[in-house]
Parts: sequence; structure tokens; C-alpha cells
Amino acid sequence: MDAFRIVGGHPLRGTVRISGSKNAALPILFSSLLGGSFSLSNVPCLRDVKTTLLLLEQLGLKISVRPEPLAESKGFDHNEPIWSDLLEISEGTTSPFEAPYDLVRTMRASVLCLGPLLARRKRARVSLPGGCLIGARPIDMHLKAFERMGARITIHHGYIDAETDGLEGSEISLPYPTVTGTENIMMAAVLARGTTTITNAAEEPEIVDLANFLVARGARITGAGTSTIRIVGVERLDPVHYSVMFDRIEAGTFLVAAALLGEEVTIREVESSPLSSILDVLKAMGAEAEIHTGAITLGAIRRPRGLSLRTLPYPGFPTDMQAQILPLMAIAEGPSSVVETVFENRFTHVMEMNRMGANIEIHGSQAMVRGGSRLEGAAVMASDLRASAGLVLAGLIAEGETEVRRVYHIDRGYEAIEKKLEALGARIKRIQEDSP
Ligand SMILES: CC(=O)N[C@H]1[C@@H](OP(=O)(O)OP(=O)(O)OC[C@H]2O[C@@H](n3ccc(=O)[nH]c3=O)[C@H](O)[C@@H]2O)O[C@H](CO)[C@@H](O)[C@@H]1O
Ligand SMILES: C=C(OP(=O)(O)O)C(=O)O
Repeated sequence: MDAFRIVGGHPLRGTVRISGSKNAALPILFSSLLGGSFSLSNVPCLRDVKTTLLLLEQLGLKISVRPEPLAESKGFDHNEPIWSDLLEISEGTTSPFEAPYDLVRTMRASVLCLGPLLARRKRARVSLPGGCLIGARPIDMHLKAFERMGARITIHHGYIDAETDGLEGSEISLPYPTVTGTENIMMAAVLARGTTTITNAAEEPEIVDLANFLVARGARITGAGTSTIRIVGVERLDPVHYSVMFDRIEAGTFLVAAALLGEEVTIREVESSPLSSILDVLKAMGAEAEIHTGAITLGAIRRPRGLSLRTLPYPGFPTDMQAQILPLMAIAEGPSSVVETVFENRFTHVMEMNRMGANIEIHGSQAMVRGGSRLEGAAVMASDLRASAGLVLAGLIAEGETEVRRVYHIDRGYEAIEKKLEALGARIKRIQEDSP
């Protein structure tokens, strides 16, 4: 298994290109099950994207990536996309409708095939995704919405079986603004008969990106980015070329790296507005950010100040940035606290950070950070995607050597993070675990 070996304390300087968004690319890719053909650029080269393409191929779609992913031998330029200048997707000649356990278990977002499969093929058999380390993560809201739209759903032997004679537009009021739930319903509604209104919809920028993409294909969607989304069903979707939005969580992760160690770091191919809550927190901790067109520059905070925050649905501070902000809180002057309101068990990185010298106590859904700690390098274990990113950031400021194990988690959601950090001046290498 791969691990990262990091020697902490090296300043970061330079420019880094932020990749396309995982959480926008995945629903856009799954929407290909709604039929027709299209091409995409700015699709990040991630394990979750590769899993999605594999699943879509099993579901009968034809996919070509042009040019082919760059061979390792061509080297890495942190200012260029690694692959996918163009990804073309079209319908094949068969219409399977089963998403098997072996793929779904490696990526919860596979559940995003349910809505489009039901809408287009009228049948879906999808393995229940189950929980994961950060929480139980049920999909009851997705399933209730599909039932309301006219699907018959049964669950047997770990599989969801869903079928319909044709989905009908409906009023869907979500008990919680679920992100993939909103996307799944929106995709199903695009080809449903009549009008669907989703109230208490999630407002994440990735939902807006999916809606913009679908509208460019001829879908009739209004209100994406607000809590009420209205979708009028259409017969079919048109071909289009679309470029996926930037990854605001990768951007946020590099902003925290800059706040920890930046002599001056510029992230490019970004917009500031989806990053507002992250920038607000960094500014409250003492950062001075320069916002340019398409780029943000930030340097290390000389004396970071502690603060209290809650993770919340967008536009609040994202749960996907909670692990990464903790190392900054750990070294800040004065105490900090984080209340995790989105997932019930998203603090597995805290024990590992404490092994590096942080002083963080967990009380239920709250992490109390003492502050003023000096972190020391240690061997630590990554337990999920963002936990890994948080541990990498902790390693960057720790004194001495840190080995972050099980970084396969980070490859789900960060494109060549070690190469991007190395290009900025970090001492970080991908190694085989236990290699000398
Ligand atoms: C691929 C993708 O976009 N993943 C993101 C998406 O995950 P995901 O869409 O899975 O997250 P949700 O917004 O659905 O989950 C939020 C909360 O609602 C609960 N819930 C959700 C659906 C449901 O039917 N029943 C239910 O109880 C979940 O267990 C969780 O506690 O949003 C999360 C919250 O911003 C992010 O951390 C993930 O990175
Ligand atoms: C939790 C995340 O992703 P997923 O919903 O795909 O598990 C994440 O991106 O941090």
C-alpha cells in the first residue's frame, strides 16, 4: 500500500492549478445514463472518477478519453491537467440496469446512477451503499422521493430494486438538504412527465454545476443554488461540450496549506465566491487573502488565532474541510472548537493528530482544540479521504518526519496532491508502506 513520507517545516511558494471538482464531475458523469452523448473537459483524474467510468461502462455506455491519460514517463506538470482534455460519452447498444456491490462498495456516490437509470431505463438494481467510516449515511430520502415520483422500490439481499412505468413530476420536500439526494432527484425529474419541485434542496455549487450542464443539454431547471429547485421534464437531452467547475475542497485544502506555511501561494483556475465560508474562517484566524480574477493568493498566518465554527450545508463551512482546518487550529493561539453537524462520526483523524502532539478532545459532535501545540512527525494512519488530507497538512508543519499510511483514500479525491505540494516546495514523497 502507498504511504506519504513528509519532512515538515518547509515553506511553500508558487502557483498551483486547482483541478476539476470530484463532487461535480461524479453527478455529471452519472447523468450520462439519461441518454444521448456529450463531451467533458476538466474532469479530474481521481480514483472515484475511474470507478464511475468503470460502472458506466458496465451499464452499457461508451466512453473515450482523449488524449489517453499521460504516461508516468511524460512527467508531471502541476500547472496542466493530467488527463481528460476531452472525455466523450455516448449510449451503447445494450441497456443493463445493475450496479453491482463490488463497485458500489468502493464509492458511495455510485447511488447517483439510481435516478437517471429509473428515468431512462425504467429499472435500476443498485447495491445498497451502506455506511462508511464517517457515518451511517442512509439514502432513505432518495428512495422516498423516487417512490413519490412513481417508482416501486424493494430491498432484498442488499440490493435496491426499483422500477417504474414512467416517472411523474412531483412535489418533493426534503427533511434535510441532502446533496446527492438533490442531484439524484433532479436527474430523475429531467425526463419525468410534468413538473417536479424540490423544496429544502441542497444549495451546493456542485448542484448548480450539474444543473448548468443539464440546462446546456436542453433540460428545464430553475432555482439550482437556492432551496427550491423546479424541473420541467423534457423528452430527451441534446449533445453538448461542458467544462466541469473547479474543486472547492481541493482549493480550500491548498489555502490551508498556504495559511500554515506559505511564503506566497497562488491557487488558480478558481472563483472566490464558492470559497467564501473557507476564506472567512481563514481571515478570522488572521489570513490576508488577495483575490484576483480566477486566482487567490495567500501567505502564512504569522500568529493564527483560534476560533469556533460549525460545519453546515452550503453556504456554511463544509464538513469536507473540517479535518484540514484542525492542524491550523492546533497551532493557533488560544482555543478553538468545531461542531460537526453533518456527519455523526467524522473525527477519526483527531486521535492521529493528537499522536502528533495536537491537543484535541472530542465531546460528542464537538472537537475542543486547546491550541498552541507544536506538532511532531509520527507514523499515522489515514482513515478516510479528508482525514488523509488533514494528516498531510499536519505533516507539513510537524517537526521531523511523518508517514501518512493508507493514502489510497486521498487518491479518491485529490489529483496528484503530493506532486502539487512538492512543486510548491514541500518535502513529500509517495512510498510503499514500510519501505526503508
Ligand atoms: C459525492 C458527493 O457529493 N459527496 C458529498 C455529499 O455527500 P452526500 O450527498 O452523501 O451527503 P448528504 O448531503 O446526503 O448527507 C448529509 C447528511 O444527511 C444524511 N442523509 C442523507 C441522505 C438520506 O437519504 N438520508 C440521510 O439521513 C446523511 O447521513 C448525512 O448525515 O455531501 C456531503 C455533505 O456536504 C459531502 O461531505 C460529500 O463530499
Ligand atoms: C465524503 C466525501 O465524499 P463521498 O461522499 O464520495 O464519500 C468527501 O468528498 O469528502
